[in-house]
Amino acid sequence: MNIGLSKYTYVFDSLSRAGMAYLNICKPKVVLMLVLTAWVGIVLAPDSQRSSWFQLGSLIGIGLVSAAAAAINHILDRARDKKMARTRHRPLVQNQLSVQQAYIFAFTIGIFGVCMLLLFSNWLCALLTVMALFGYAVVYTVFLKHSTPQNIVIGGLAGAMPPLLGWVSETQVLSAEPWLLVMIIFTWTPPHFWALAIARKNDYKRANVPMLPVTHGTQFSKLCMCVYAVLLALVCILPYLIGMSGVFYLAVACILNIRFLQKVMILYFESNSESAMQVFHFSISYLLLLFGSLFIDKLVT
Ligand code: HEM
Ligand SMILES: CC(C)=CCC/C(C)=C/CC/C(C)=C/COP(=O)(O)OP(=O)(O)O
Repeated sequence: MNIGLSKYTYVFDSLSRAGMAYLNICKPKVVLMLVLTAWVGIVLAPDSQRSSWFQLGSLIGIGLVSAAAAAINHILDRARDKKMARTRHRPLVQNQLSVQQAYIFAFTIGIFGVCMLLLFSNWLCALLTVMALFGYAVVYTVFLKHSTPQNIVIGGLAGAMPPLLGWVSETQVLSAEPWLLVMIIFTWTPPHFWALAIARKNDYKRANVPMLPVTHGTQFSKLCMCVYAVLLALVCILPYLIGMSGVFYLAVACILNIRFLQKVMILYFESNSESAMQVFHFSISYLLLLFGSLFIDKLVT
């Protein structure tokens, strides 16, 4: 009886460990945020006849392709991930999954995601989403990450695409307005990432990854973060100026940007890595609240 019970416990434990490993290679929290920004793209797009089911199908499609991109990043980066304290517990480094299992998983969810986009969105949305996958999983991970400290600036375009993907899934048109939302995430990415890279500089140095704080020093990276935070504050005003969003959005954006500028400036004059991590964590709340405010603004106006 006891042997039977422990066999079931063992099977259940193994299955849940494998399930967690598959989930973790998808970078679920990042993907959730990407899907949220795509949803804002859908909500802000001009009125269409599409039902909520089609919108949900499109969001699941974008989420699955993003998760596939994240899984491919885990596969291709596994040797480097082994050298860094932050990443050495990852499923492929710990042999919780084989490379073959991870590839099969990534391709299955990726192809399923594209099919959902073709079914619930349109071919242009599917094409742009595949381009974003390629931009992150191949161009950034394989080429840019080792070769230039501007890696995350250029590669950041892929992660900034979801609002445009959401908009195009509604309209089938590449109009100018959603590019403003892309520009917001694009200018947000450098301070988001360099804050973490400053705190984990030795990790990146050990793994030989030429992140800006490693190649150009901490103080210069902090200065660059300040420059991007100013640019970000300016870009955030644009949706209001072109009439895409209203006063509610503008007020929230101003408060968030003043706070972000304050934090990066404090970081500039401070030297402990704790404040760098605080900026990193704040950057995530910032994006969540900013896109949340775009969403609410559209609903109330
Ligand atoms: C090239 C662009 C980007 C780079 C290099 C980057 C880098 C990173 C890194 C290294 C982490 C830490 C992950 C960890 O703790 O293991 C992180 C966390 C995070 N990033 Fe980014 N990121 C980028 C773009 C984005 C975008 C576009 C979004 C969302 C729209 C995003 C949302 C998040 C979130 C929500 C987390 C927290 C994840 C967690 O707590 O597990 N990132 N990012
Ligand atoms: C289809 C689509 C929208 C694709 C975008 C996919 C995606 C998951 C973008 C997020 C960017 C990100 C988390 C970069 C960190 O990579 P890293 O390798 O520098 O970080 P790591 O060291 O934590 O792995």
